[in-house]
This record gives sequence, structure tokens and C-alpha cells, in this order.
Amino acid sequence: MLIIGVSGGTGCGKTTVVDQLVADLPKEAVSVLSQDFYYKDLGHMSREERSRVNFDHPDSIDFDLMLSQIKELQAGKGIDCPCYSFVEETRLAETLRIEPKAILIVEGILVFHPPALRDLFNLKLFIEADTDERLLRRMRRDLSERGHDLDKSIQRYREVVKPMYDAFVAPTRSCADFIVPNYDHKPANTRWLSRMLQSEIQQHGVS
Ligand SMILES: Nc1ncnc2c1ncn2[C@@H]1O[C@H](COP(=O)(O)OP(=O)(O)O)[C@@H](O)[C@H]1O
Ligand SMILES: Nc1ccn([C@@H]2O[C@H](COP(=O)(O)O)[C@@H](O)[C@H]2O)c(=O)n1
Repeated sequence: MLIIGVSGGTGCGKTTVVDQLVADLPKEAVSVLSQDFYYKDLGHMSREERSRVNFDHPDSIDFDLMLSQIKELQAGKGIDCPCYSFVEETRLAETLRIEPKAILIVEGILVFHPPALRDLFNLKLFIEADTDERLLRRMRRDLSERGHDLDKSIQRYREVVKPMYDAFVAPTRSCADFIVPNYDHKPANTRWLSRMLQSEIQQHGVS
């Protein structure tokens, strides 16, 4: 199994780039894991308490579970991974079945932070967009999809998102094999990677 890590700051376009790659590859050959699936279960907290959690700090993610599930996939076993609601800000009761395939893409702002996870990747991509553009994309998404209001979104960005990006995300840029630009209305070029992965699949099969 080839494991590809995709990281970069919030709003840089990780999901967009991963979707592009998945669309270019046979669906039986690729599965995707998002770091977001592994936000810790905060079901024991009130909505008010959850809204004060720092969701950009590595401690907010259950990296132990994430690592053990990736290792299960590597061992050829399917996993039931947790599902997360951004609106409820906690884990949902349902799980998502993911089967092992030839290529596993793992994406998230902090996936290059824990050395044990970083070292599992055969290829590391860091997606890059201007900071102001990332902020604008994020605000639009927070308001339209994640149930945040404007004040909450601005406050979180100032107090948590930006300082945590500087402390935990930006320093991992240098460990990436490739920096992939994804500027405003200039979609990232991922054709080179799709071609490389297609030839890998042809040589080694889909599972
Ligand atoms: N090159 C681009 N130009 C304009 N908007 C983009 C571009 N890439 C992504 N977006 C938009 O920005 C938002 C955040 O992108 P997304 O892929 O979800 O980022 P991430 O997963 O890194 O947080 C989405 O609404 C997406 O459609
Ligand atoms: N309840 C939550 C949990 C996380 N976030 C934000 O999501 C960002 C990471 O996801 P991306 O798709 O943007 O990479 C992270 O910056 C958290 O602040 C949230 O808003 N609410």
C-alpha cells in the first residue's frame, strides 16, 4: 500500500486536491482518511464547553486511534473509522467502513506533526495558498457549512487558528516532498501525480 500524506493550513485546498486525485484514479484503487474523522469524542461536554476547545492543537486529535487504524489498513484489514460533525463539534454515533486499497491518502492540517504518523508516508504533499486567501475561503466555509457565525469565526481565527498554524503546521512544510501551489482560481496541478499513481497501479495492481 502506498500512503500519501496531504497537509497545509486550513482552507489551502487539501480536500479539493484530494478530490481531484481521487477523480483521476480508479475508485477501487484509492481510499481517503481525513484527520477530521479523528477529532476526540467530546460527547461528555456541553455545546458551550465544546465551543471553547482548541481544535487546532495536536491534543484535539486522537492520533493513537488514527495510527492504529492506518496500520490495520496496511495489514490488509478494513476499518470502521469514526465520523465527526463540525456543527455538533463532536463524534457521531455512526462509523464509516474503509477497506484497504492500493493507495491510501491521509489529509489534515496536523498529519505531518506526529513523527510516528509522518514516517508512515511514502509521499508528502504540502498544499499552499496565500494566507489571506485561506482565511477568506475558511470564513465562507465556516458560515455556510460548519454552523459558525461571523464573530465566532473571526475570534477563533485570531486566538487559535493562526497561532496554532504558526506553531504546528508551518514548521512541517519543510518535511514535504512537494509543495503544491493552489492559488485563488488557479487550481493545483496534480496531473503529474495522477499519472505517476496510475502507472504504479498498472504495475502493482489495485490491491
Ligand atoms: N484554487 C482555488 N480557488 C478558489 N477556491 C478554492 C480553490 N481551492 C479550493 N477552494 C475553495 O476553498 C474552500 C476550502 O477548500 P478545501 O479544499 O476545503 O480546503 P482545506 O481542506 O485545506 O481546508 C472550498 O470552498 C474550496 O472550494
Ligand atoms: N469543531 C471544529 C473542529 C475543527 N474546526 C476547524 O477545522 C480546521 C481543520 O479543517 P480544514 O478542513 O480547514 O483543514 C481547523 O483549523 C479547526 O479550527 C472547526 O472549525 N470546528
